[in-house]
Amino acid sequence: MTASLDCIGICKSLGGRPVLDNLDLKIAAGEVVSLLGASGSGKTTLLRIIAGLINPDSGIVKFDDTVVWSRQSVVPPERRRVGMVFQDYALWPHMTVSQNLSFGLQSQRLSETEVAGRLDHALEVTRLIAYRNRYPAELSGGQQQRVAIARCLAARPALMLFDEPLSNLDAALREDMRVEMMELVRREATTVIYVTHDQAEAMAVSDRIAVMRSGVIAQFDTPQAIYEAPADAFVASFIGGFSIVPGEARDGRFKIENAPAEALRTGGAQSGSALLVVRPEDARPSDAYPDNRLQGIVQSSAFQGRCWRLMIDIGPHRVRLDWPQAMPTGTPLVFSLPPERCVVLTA
Ligand SMILES: Nc1ncnc2c1ncn2[C@@H]1O[C@H](COP(=O)(O)OP(=O)(O)OP(=O)(O)O)[C@@H](O)[C@H]1O
Repeated sequence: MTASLDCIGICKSLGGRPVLDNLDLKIAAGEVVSLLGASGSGKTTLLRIIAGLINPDSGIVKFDDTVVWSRQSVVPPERRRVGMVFQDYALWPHMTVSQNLSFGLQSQRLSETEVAGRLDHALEVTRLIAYRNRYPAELSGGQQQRVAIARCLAARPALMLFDEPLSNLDAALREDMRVEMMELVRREATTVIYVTHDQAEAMAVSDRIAVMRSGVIAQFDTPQAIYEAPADAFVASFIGGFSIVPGEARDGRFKIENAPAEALRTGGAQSGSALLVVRPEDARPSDAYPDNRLQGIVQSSAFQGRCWRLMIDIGPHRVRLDWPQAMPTGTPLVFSLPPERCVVLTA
């Protein structure tokens, strides 16, 4: 009953400005995919188009082999079997938990036994049986969010759409809820599209991440693949606190622009103007790779628990490093980088 999704050539302008620009996105049944992007990149607009809440200007949206939107044929939102969980949970305040769940099922013309069975199952898996007669105002934020998920599960949707579902929860609760929520949706094996602007959240929940930039998908791959090989500087700047340093690449070496450093050995074979991606955790002591060293001036040290996050200046460029100890501001630091970890991107 869960469906695959195929968005083909989706265009949408709002207020006279293109918001989605010939966007393609293909998701397998049962896959969990995050739409990750800065504010205004078009994530919510795409989600609303998939749900049928707004129409694209052109393109095709398919659930499995069924066209749910094209210029020729439109399946209305209530017949798309899409469940949505929003950041404000959107619960009915005057209805109890059970009523919130069963309200949506009434339009599906199910038998009373079927409704009762689905209600019990959804309340059980979300551990809400004890709260079934409470009103939303009598629940914590985390419990309200579980109700929103339970309501979604009870409807047995073909697709579940999450729009920043955790952003109203405090940091400590957010991680617990994230784990719990994904256990639930994984158990139901539903296709999930999860909108977030938090890269750590996208990495944690997704089979694949679609990184969005100004209405197009800049990269669509597994979290590991995006982390190891960001497609371009935009994606790299969005992921993992990477530093991006301009310079010149030649014969597997990279010379940082306007910096006194020696050329680094790198993994790539590009030539010409390029960008070096430095992942903070790749910094090693200077003797680990003695022929692949950089020197910078420490600008700050911030305690991160397992290490210190140093900001260092290499010529005019600032780089973030994870380091085992704090370093005094203004002192030089020599460190080395494993050559195969030095990702070079076309400028
Ligand atoms: N009804 C509208 N009229 C005009 N412009 C709109 C309308 N709705 C959205 N936009 C614009 O479309 C662009 C994309 O908005 P969208 O909400 O899809 O982005 P988003 O990636 O979800 O951002 P956020 O993370 O802030 O929710 C934004 O620049 C927004 O200002």
